[in-house]
Amino acid sequence: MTPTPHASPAAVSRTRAWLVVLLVALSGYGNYYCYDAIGPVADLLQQQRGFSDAQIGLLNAIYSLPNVVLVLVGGLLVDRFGAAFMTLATGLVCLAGALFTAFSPDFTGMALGRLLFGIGAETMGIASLAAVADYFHGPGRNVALAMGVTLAIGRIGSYSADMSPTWFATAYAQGWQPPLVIAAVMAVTSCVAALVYWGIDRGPRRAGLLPTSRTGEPFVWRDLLHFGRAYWYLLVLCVLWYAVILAFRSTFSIKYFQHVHGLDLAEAGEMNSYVFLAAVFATPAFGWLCDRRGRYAPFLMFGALLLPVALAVLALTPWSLWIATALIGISYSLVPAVMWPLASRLVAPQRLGTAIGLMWVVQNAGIGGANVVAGWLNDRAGASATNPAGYDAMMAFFGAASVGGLLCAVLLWWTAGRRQHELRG
Ligand SMILES: NCCCC[C@H](N)C(=O)NCC(=O)O
Repeated sequence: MTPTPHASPAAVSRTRAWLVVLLVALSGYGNYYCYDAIGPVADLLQQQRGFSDAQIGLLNAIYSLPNVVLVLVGGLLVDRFGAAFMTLATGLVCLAGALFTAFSPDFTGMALGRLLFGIGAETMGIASLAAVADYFHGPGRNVALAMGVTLAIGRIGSYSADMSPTWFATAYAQGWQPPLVIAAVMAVTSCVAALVYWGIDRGPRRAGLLPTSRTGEPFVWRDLLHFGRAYWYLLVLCVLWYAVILAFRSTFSIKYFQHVHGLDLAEAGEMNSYVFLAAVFATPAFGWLCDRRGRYAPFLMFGALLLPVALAVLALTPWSLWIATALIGISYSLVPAVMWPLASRLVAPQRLGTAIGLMWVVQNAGIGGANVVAGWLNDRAGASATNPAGYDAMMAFFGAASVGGLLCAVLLWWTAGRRQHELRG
């Protein structure tokens, strides 16, 4: 994703650049809201439509499964057609998916809606990063802060979805459908923000101040051989950590809090939401801290450690849910804040696109797989409010995967993350 040589975003005013960040982040808000809209209605879908846990898991798994291939295609399309056009195009695909999900009469239609939504949403994620890079590349443009802010506003979308049972109690009282219609309205907001961004991007782009096309390194399989061992540890950590955090926090945790810890829907959603709320502030703050200290791997290791500890606290102790929520909140803020800057330090700049594309491909396979496996384990054990022990197998599965992630973080630190390595550049 190399900009054309004459492009100079420094000539674009900071106000316009931050306006673009705000608009791209607003698109991300709707995107993350829709992604997280299934968890709060999971129990209602079971009660009112008779969905099994495997079906609930599939509604989120099917978001990830096409992206095992398509996220690479999406990256190429962003390079070919530009970030602004692709943010708008993928926003419309997401909206179509959200409408299908909300209005389909049966499970198959809903699943198709989630499939469509996933196809748009992950490519929108790449377009957002590319948009920020367009306006903030170059010295003194605070690209990391701008990306942190974009991610943080996306987290507010996740927080809002979890808070929706409290904020939109009347909609929830009417059943599973009105909350999903609200999610579709959020997708409309995404499209409006994307449209405004596309409009204000045209001036500077036509004036040659921004990349008109990206020369983009083609995906060459041979490139993968050049990635060092540390990159592969980071990739496996990315897969395992995101698989656990997203399959648990975005699909099953609300139901788990209801059935195992006796919370009602609003309380469970609220408890889950604090993880996302913490991340809104802590993700940019942790990124700033790591940059300032020039250390990444030790922070990553600490973030990866907190996830299995939190799951053990949840599954094995009668301690307050606040403790596990705080631990997951720190992990959810720290790991993404460090992972992406660290990736950029582990691979050559001209291979970063390939490196992150590959991470997202395998990550999507992991997230999809984890949703399917967790749902299957719950169904097999008959997990429910009357059989809370039925969730034990799911928690053991998530615990084992998160310990695997921690192991990779330790190996990463051992391979390339100690002070003498990290202080090099
Ligand atoms: N919208 C939830 C899924 C995001 C997956 C995406 N590939 C990713 O890793 N985004 C970065 C993040 O931390 O959200």
